[in-house]
Amino acid sequence: MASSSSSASASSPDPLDSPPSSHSISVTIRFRPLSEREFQRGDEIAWSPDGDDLVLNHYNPSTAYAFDKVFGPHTTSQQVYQVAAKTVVKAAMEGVNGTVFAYGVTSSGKTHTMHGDHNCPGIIPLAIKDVFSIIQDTPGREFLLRVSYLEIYNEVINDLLDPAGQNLRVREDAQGTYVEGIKEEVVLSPGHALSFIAAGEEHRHVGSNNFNLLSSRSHTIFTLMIESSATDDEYDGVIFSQLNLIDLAGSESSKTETTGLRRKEGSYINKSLLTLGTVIGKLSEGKASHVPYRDSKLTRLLQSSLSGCGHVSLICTVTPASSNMEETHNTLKFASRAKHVEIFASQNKIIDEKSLIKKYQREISNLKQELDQLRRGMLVGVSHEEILSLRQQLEEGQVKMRTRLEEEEEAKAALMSRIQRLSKLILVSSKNAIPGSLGDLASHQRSHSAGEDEDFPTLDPVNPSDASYECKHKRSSSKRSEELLPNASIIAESTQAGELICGTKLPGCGISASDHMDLLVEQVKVLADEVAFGTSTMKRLIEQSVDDPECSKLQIQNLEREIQEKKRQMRALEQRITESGKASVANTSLVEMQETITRLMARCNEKGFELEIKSADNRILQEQLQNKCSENRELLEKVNELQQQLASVFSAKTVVPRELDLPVDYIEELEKKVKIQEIENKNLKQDRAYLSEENSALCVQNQKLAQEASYAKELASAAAVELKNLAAEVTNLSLQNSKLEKELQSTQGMAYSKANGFNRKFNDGVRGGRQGRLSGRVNDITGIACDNFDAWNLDPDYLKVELKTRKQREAALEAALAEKDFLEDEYRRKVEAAKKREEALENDLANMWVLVAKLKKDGSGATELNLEEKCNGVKLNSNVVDCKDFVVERQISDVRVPAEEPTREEPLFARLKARLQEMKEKELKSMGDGDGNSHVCKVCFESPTAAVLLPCRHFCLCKSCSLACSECPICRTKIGDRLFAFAS
Ligand SMILES: Nc1ncnc2c1ncn2[C@@H]1O[C@H](COP(=O)(O)OP(=O)(O)OP(=O)(O)O)[C@@H](O)[C@H]1O
Repeated sequence: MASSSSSASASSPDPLDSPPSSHSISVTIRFRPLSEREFQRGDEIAWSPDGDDLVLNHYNPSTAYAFDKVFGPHTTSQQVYQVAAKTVVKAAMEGVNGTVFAYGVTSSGKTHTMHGDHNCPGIIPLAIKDVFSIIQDTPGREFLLRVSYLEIYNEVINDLLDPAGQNLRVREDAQGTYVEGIKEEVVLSPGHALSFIAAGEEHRHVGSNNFNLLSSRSHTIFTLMIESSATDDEYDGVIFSQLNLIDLAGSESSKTETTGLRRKEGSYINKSLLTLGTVIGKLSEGKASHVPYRDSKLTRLLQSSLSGCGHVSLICTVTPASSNMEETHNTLKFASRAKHVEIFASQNKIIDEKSLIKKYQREISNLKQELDQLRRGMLVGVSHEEILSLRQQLEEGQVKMRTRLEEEEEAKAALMSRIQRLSKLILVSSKNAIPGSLGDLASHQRSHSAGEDEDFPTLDPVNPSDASYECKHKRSSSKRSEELLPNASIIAESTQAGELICGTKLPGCGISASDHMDLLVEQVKVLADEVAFGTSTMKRLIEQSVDDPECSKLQIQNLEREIQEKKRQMRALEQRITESGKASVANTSLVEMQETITRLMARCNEKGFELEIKSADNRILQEQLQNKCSENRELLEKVNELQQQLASVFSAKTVVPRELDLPVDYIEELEKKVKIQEIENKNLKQDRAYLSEENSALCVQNQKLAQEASYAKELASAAAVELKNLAAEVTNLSLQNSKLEKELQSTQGMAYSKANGFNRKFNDGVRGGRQGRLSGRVNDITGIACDNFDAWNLDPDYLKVELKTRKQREAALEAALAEKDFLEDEYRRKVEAAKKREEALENDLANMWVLVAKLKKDGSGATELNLEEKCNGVKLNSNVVDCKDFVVERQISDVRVPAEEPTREEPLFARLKARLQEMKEKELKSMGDGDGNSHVCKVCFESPTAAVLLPCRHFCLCKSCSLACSECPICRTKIGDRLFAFAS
């Protein structure tokens, strides 16, 4: 069976008491046969049912899906209805909301399943028929049915029952979502409901695509609103439920060839179905996550059904064709997901004030009371006094009385028709009707329900009046004609005139002869009006007879009979008027009599004239009808003829190719052309393959170039850093050098002055002989030779020793000087070498920029290096942290481009790459943990996209950690705010 849920609810004897039960959506699959198109294309069977509930893939037998039921290509819609929809409909009649919808790709058979055709009615007509059968089989309850029909076209909601209802809005209240301003029509019979669907289908958007000539371009939702309450005294409240019958538009794949408007429609359809898939997917997960109902109008309107209470039956339509294998697979996957959605079924109840059925019932009883009062007032107590006063007033003028009578008649007729209209809206089982009358009544109804499907059950509207069975009978019979012809009810109501004829009291029963005469005249008037109306209705029926000649003919005949009857009654009344006139002659004065006769004659003439006109009209209408009928016959003959022609043309077409006797040359030429075309096709295919290979090679090359460009970029940054360091080293060296030079100069100066001082002293000493001792101390800066001038005694030994020591000191100083010179030379060499290295690096850098620019120009666009920017000479990666102090002073314009051969770019690039690699390795080594994870940030242990070069020259932090750390995690050097960066 369809689903456990469905059977559960079906078996539940009294849903009123059953608590909401959780169950999954009923999911069934319906295969359609291979279409003519698929057959001719040589499609094979890719998917097929396997047993009752499995779908199997023929190409891959391990791929199979299980569902509640799988229908083969030869299953009828009636069988599908029995399994997939009947229980939902039954539950809806018991107050549980229900939704049945067909899902599938375009041309898979959704509309065939939901609507069907005359020979094979689909789920919607079958459900409607079932609803009325259920009402018939439920004697203890009365029902009020309303329908609405809408479409969602390009995400716009249109009312299919009301062309003015376009672009309607979805609203939400405590009971769920609803469409604001949608037209709801009360329905009285299956034919009545189907007539609304037929009218709605006229407005639905349909178009053709390469799969389906009549493809639905919109989702349609046909909703049946069911109100019911018990008819017996034990009133248990009103139950309200909704039955949604949905025909979705089909999803379209890339194979569906559409352009312009069709494509736009297709994209809206696909989008909403995708949202439906997402919603189903979310619901099937069973988690309390956000479900995007609001993403499309379809899911928004289905929100109550999918998320709340009620039965849901999903019928997925699929094609077995191999050309649609993937689309069918997608549908099966969707269906499989939907199977996991859990829903709850509980019965709805509404409070009395909101119930339309109760409102109608209250109104009927009020009107009944009013009518009773009016009747009593008209015919008994009040009327007697009024008639007396009228009699007095008659002398002043009969017009007033007639007007009053007319008003009262009108009021009564209006009340009667209103009661009838309202009663007709409430349906009860005809099994409630008076025993013995049912058969007659039903047969009578059937015989009068022109155009009605004989299979559909017929129901009694509630009979509000206490009128006789005949009255009831007449109203019932008129009801049917009203279903198709709303105005026809008025004709049926004309039987009220008949009632008046029966109910009119004769003179001598308290009413005067003239009153009686007036009443008779009024009745003639009413009958004349009815005849006029009948004639106009007949006119319209004749117009309609073009579409449905058989059915209209029957109605016209009935109507003609009724008109004749009315005329007969009119004649009878006129006869009675004449007789009454004669009878009253004795009692009236001659003048009065003459007046009355004149008046009556005038009226008779009027009526006669009217009658003549009507019968002339009638004759014309009959002629027109005959003309239309003969036209219709001719058209039918023409259609048959055309069909025959078409069949013969079609059969001829299939024979022609074999019988074609084309010239041999022509055939050869054609064959040649075909061969050439084939060769061309082959060549084109080869070219295409070659081009695609080339394309992929180019892509690879492009990728490589992009990688190289990024390497080059890295290299540029590394070289810039290196350059900076070298520059700093050179500056240090030059500083040291200048310091040393200064030191040397001062040492040399000192040694020179010392030597001069010593010579001077020595000469003075010799000149002074032994004359005295040098008492004063020479305050010399060196202090070497001025320790004690006592040593300058003219002791030759002392002098010799002194001289020797001085010489030794001098030699030591000279050695030191030589050493300084040597050191100086060494530093100079180093400076030279550094300068050379710097130069070489500059050259490398310049070449590299050229190379980078060239790479960018060549093509990939992958590098983000922008030479135009020239910001600080080097474009820094955006991941670089705090690089405000990192200034590479060289501008691109300053870069000297060495006039190297272009062929040298390759080795140069290789060299640079090698150096970059070397540097990276060096850096990794310098991190020193040796665990092979040195590129991982030492703080967060995640691979950084850009490592940060710290002042200590360690790459060990990622961007975010470098901002948070104050020291290098490897060597503990303070980071400060001078960070260098290097894109890893
Ligand atoms: N089960 C079936 N048996 C026989 N014919 C079928 C069946 N299902 C579909 N077809 C035929 O296939 C054709 C396409 O069906 P239908 O129009 O119902 O498809 P659809 O899914 O509603 O397409 P779209 O989404 O484009 O409106 C129709 O001619 C219909 O008669």
